[in-house]
Amino acid sequence: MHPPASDSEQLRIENATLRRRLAALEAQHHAANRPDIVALLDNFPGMAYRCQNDSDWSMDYVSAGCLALTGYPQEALMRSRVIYAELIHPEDRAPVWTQVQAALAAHRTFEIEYRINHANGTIRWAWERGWGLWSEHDHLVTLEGFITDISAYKQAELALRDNQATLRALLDTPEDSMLLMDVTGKLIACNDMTARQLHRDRRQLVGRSLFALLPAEVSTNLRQQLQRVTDSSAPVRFQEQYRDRWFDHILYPVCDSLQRISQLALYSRDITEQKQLERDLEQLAISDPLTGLFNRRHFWSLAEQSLTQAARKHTPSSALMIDIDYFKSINDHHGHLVGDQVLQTTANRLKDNLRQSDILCRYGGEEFAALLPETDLDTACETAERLRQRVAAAAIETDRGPLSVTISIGVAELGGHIEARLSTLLECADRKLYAAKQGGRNRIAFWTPSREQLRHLDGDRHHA
Ligand SMILES: Nc1nc2c(ncn2[C@@H]2O[C@H](COP(=O)(O)OP(=O)(O)OP(=O)(O)O)[C@@H](O)[C@H]2O)c(=O)[nH]1
Repeated sequence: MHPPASDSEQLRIENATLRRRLAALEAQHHAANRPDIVALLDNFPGMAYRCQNDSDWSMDYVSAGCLALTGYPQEALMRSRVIYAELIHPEDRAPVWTQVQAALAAHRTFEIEYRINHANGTIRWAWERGWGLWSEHDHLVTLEGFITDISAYKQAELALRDNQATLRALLDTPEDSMLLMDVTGKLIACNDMTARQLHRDRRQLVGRSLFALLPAEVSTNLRQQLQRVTDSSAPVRFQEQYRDRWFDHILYPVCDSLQRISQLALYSRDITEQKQLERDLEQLAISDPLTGLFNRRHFWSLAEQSLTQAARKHTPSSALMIDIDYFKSINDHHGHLVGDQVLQTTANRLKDNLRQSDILCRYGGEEFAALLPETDLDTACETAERLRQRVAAAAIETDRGPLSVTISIGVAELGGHIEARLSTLLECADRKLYAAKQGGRNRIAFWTPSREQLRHLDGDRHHA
């Protein structure tokens, strides 16, 4: 705070200020009339001006640049043949007036942007910086300043804004999450979906470490993937399960002008529904639609793999061929729908009474096949007998009431020291199934074929 000045001191300060102002005005007056200053102003890219603070912005002086800026020559504006205020775009006239008056009231310079109508019919963007000149009695004498054509810059700015809006619209797709981070994992930008998935406001996320925001296991995986991208400089695609949801991610490197990876873009899509569909399709491709057991084709592929392993490990395997007795008469007496119910319940009872590692399928019609890995004949017969008893033990509930059902089973064993094709083993079991049927049904029949018998069945194509 300055101490209050005495009256004479106050007068001395005001005099000095007035003298300084007068000197400045004189200097400006001389300068404006000096040919070198005029040439300088005329070469200025844009228009230098001196005008009245009236509603026309009546021009006392404009430099030659007014032709390029407005399309009108100096004389037209200086003799008020063209009113500058009328060149200002109608929507911008009032804001221009208000801003200039506010600056003048505060005795400060003003900087304004507005549109002007060029003589050639186009609209130009102008940037103006001006100020007031004041008399010694503090009266506004005139306004002066510079006006520059910034149309090119403005168009670029508008195009950039449009681009940003388009990019934002693209980024804010409802399903996908997109984010940009630096190489340390710090978030630079992200879309709304990312914010929603991280349960945060988007603005709060910028600058934070993505690793700190993610659950530990997801974060660890992301770090590894980030390392892969920075090591290879190539995008990496990976899928990930988090809780009950599946995500498909693509992590892209973003390089700076020196081709160094400066940022990474992560694009993620929730593919839970797609995964479920894939799983359903896979299930459909490998299973029998009526019973839900494996279909014959898938059984074949699993059972062959199992036999190959058994041959390598010299462990025995057994096969069961299982057939519902008198099934035709169930169909004939009660209809196909009841027949189907019998098939479904029988399939469930078989499945429930086998081990997880046993491979069971609906082989066709009312026939089922099972391959029992690491199972010798005794165990296979015990298993078959258990299956037979469980099916026969309780009547099957159907739409036509409870039905008693029995099954016959053919059992064949392949000793650990013998190799044979799956078709040969199943053929052996099928022969025994036929024997069980012949023997009166609701029974099992078994066989451990010798090498010779297998070779014979195999058509001499395979040598154990
Ligand atoms: N309901 C129903 N019946 C089927 C299905 N597939 C095959 N069948 C029927 O199963 C019956 C099988 O009859 P058969 O081969 O004569 O055998 P069976 O009557 O069980 O006689 P045995 O096996 O000698 O005890 C046929 O009537 C087929 O139409 C199916 O998916 N649903």
